[in-house]
Amino acid sequence: MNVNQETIRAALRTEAHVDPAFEIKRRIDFLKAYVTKARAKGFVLGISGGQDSTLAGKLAQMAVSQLNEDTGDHYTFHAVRLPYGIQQDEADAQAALAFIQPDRLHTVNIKAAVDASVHAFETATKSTLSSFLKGNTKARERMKVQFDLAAHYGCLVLGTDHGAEAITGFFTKFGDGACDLAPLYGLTKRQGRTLLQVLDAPERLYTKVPTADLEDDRPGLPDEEALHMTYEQIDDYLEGKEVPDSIRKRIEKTYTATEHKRQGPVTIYDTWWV
Ligand SMILES: Nc1ncnc2c1ncn2[C@@H]1O[C@H](COP(=O)(O)OP(=O)(O)OC[C@H]2O[C@@H]([n+]3cccc(C(=O)O)c3)[C@H](O)[C@@H]2O)[C@@H](O)[C@H]1O
Ligand SMILES: Nc1ncnc2c1ncn2[C@@H]1O[C@H](COP(=O)(O)OP(=O)(O)OP(=O)(O)O)[C@@H](O)[C@H]1O
Ligand SMILES: [Mg+2]
Repeated sequence: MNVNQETIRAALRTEAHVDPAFEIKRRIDFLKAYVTKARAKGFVLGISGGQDSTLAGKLAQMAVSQLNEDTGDHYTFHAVRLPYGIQQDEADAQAALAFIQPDRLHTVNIKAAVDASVHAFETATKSTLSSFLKGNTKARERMKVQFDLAAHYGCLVLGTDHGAEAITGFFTKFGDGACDLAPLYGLTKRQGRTLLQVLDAPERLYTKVPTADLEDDRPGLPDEEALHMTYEQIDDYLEGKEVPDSIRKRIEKTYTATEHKRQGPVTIYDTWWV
């Protein structure tokens, strides 16, 4: 794959500057138009206590509230807490819920399901599933619960993919990467932060250190440590600014290596990988 800053930015639809009020409105309007057209009854999204799900959850709740006011119908936003056992930053998740004020809240502890899955794997293979790979199992279990809820309530699953995650492929394939609609697509991490500021979110939720928090032996591992680059650097690249050459190379190498995660399953008709 031959890529550069221009082609990647065009593919991921990132902009140098965004108007927060415009972005909030157009993303809410998108959610309202799509749920109506799909004849679905609302949305489902896991709320972790992190920046991205706080923003996507707020937009989803605003969309269904506006639709209900406009139409007199009963669209519903289902927020889902999906801890693995006890979550160390549970207080942040509760703060996010207090900010979003979701119509419905479900809590599904994924620990029993994940542990059973890992146990079955280890019994079958007579080997240990690494803490890293178990992390991906947690993300896929969360995906499964959200799709169960969506099917049960006739709703659509939201995802939190945005420019800075898409460019690094920093999501679990068919885990948190799997969703029906991705309302944050095209935003950089700092643009998402600005949207939350404009929406009057608690400051803690957009200033806290982003973490996937998936690995048992590295709890709360900052994304920036896992990625070996900072969101400031990734956002600068996505917004068309200059970044150090070593970072540009790392970003483009990571982007190329993760292209399979931004594509559908590869078929005989695909040529992007050649
Ligand atoms: N060239 C290729 N063409 C087609 N498919 C290819 C492939 N190379 C690997 N694959 C497939 O992809 C799989 C690897 O992808 P995947 O399973 O996603 O695993 P992988 O990319 O190795 O790991 C996921 C990464 O995303 C991070 N993450 C996950 C979830 C949430 C967040 C967050 O920020 O909250 C971050 C996580 O910390 C980790 O660094 C392989 O096992 C294989 O099945
Ligand atoms: N413990 C959890 N409970 C509910 N949902 C979760 C949990 N962990 C992850 N998720 C879901 O997986 C998504 C991906 O996680 P990710 O860490 O990228 O986003 P975030 O936690 O919302 O924000 P940040 O990237 O700033 O930490 C979340 O947006 C959320 O929808
Ligand atoms: Mg997180």
